[in-house]
Amino acid sequence: MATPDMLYYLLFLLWFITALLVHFFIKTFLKSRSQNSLPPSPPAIPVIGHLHLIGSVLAKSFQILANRYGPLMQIRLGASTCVVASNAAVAKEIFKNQDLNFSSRPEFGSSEYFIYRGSRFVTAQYGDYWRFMKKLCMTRLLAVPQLDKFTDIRDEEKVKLVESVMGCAREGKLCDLSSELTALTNNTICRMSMSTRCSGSDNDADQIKRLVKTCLQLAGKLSLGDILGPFRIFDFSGNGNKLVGALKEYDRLVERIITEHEEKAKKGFVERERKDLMDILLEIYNDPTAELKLSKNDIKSFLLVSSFSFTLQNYVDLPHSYIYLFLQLWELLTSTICVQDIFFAGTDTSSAAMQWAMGELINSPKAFKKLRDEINTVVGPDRLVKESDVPNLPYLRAVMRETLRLHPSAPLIIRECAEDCKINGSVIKAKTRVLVNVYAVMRDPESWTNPNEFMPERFMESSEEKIGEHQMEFKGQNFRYLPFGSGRRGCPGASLAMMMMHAAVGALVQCFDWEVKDGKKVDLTQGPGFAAEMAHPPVFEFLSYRHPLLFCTVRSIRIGR
Ligand code: HEM
Repeated sequence: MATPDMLYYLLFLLWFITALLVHFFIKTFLKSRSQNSLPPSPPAIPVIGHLHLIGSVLAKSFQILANRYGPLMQIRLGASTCVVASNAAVAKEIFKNQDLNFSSRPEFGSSEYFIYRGSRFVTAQYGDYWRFMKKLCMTRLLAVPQLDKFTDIRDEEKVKLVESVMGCAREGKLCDLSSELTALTNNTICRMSMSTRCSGSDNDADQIKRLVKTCLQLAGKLSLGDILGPFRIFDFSGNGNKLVGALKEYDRLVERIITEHEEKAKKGFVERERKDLMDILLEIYNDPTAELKLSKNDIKSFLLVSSFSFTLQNYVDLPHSYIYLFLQLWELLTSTICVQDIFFAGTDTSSAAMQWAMGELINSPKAFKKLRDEINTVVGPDRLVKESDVPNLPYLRAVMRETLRLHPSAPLIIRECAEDCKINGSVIKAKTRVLVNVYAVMRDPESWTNPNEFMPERFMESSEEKIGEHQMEFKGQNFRYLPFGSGRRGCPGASLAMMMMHAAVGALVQCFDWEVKDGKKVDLTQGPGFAAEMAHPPVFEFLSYRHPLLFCTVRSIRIGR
């Protein structure tokens, strides 16, 4: 027979078990409720997450998944997750309504080898340093009055581009348009920032360019090590040390260029009207009343960022294989290397856009002829198109806008959420990485008629679509058109990029006839990864050569390298 004591213990046990079960059920219920409010996500496979659903072009793969899972979805690779936004309404929520909350970019884990740690503008957290640098960009370094002082540099580099293409004709050499356009943007930005060219002479900038490329290749190889997790600290391959070595060499070189600039300034040789970006940055470095004390590392890092841009293809020495794609996706989700600094800014962005513009124009003879006719009418046959002609060339402007819509140079814009918030009915947790897929936004059939077709006319005032270029300026306030991002972190180099691109594409259309062998088309397949490069940039040969300056016929003989 049970004693009162036993009964008491039995009752206590019963109460304890019931309390445990109730606690467990409430927790599970609450967890499932909060899980339910996370953004929808495709079914994942253990360990790899969603890797099996991703094709070679990341932005396109995310676009296809978004068609199924909605404009805000969660993607996972291993233990890392990110949220992908894919339409104008969600982009507006991130870039405008909750701009402050999304004004940082993720921190970069394996940057222990980056000697300018803490001096990176493009990836800086939203705060005093970033605000100061951004203000500097917008009011001085990349402001239109400063850019206007260097119109002659951009003009000279455009003439050199035309001469170089013409040189290929004279010497019967093949013309690799992609290299020509990269040289144009590298040289232009290098001269504007440090008064030195990157190619065509054996000066420092050529060496800097080589060093930056080496650094990026080593950083790419290091990301392989990141997959080893904590074991990467052993740096088995020695790439970490090699990277530090290359960065130190870059540092010595730029230090010398800085010293030369300082000596010139001391002797009073710097013309007031001809200060390059380095002169301006040094002036602020020496200014005791400046809002924020700039360090020399800030200057070196900023110039590294804005002078050179290499996409992943350039720095990772790996074939376009699944491993390569895996690495890219890994980097995207874990941000293990400092590629975003360089990826977003600088030169390759503009040169890629010009290549796409030429590819689209060559494949669309009607658009090409319309642009040539416009230039002939406004500029005439005796001189090259120049920047001051651009306000009178609406079709040229429409061509570049349409090119950036179809082929944004930065198709996935990376931000980070500062505090828990709600978007599109879903909870986004603090520190979540958010990718705005502007490739998908700018090809959304809800926003654009025939979204995959190259139709520059849609940007003309007379267009039936009634878009009008005035509604599509580059401040990112029209959330279906975001080639330069939007909000506080929007691209500060948009004006410079447009100045370079309009004049160069205009000159290439004005001076040369381009055609593809056997009446074929330029292959407009997009390259793998999250870069926006062509998979097979065309190389051209010359058919005929008539005029010393204007009019050559150029034909693509090789589609791809
Ligand atoms: C076709 C050419 C270009 C395109 C399509 C482009 C696009 C972009 C995009 C999408 C972003 C991210 C914006 C965001 O988060 O909302 C960005 C950021 C940036 N771009 Fe550009 N860009 C181009 C050219 C340039 C040039 C020529 C420079 C300067 C020399 C430049 C400097 C920067 C910098 C410094 C940032 C980082 C801004 C920040 O984090 O606050 N870009 N760019």
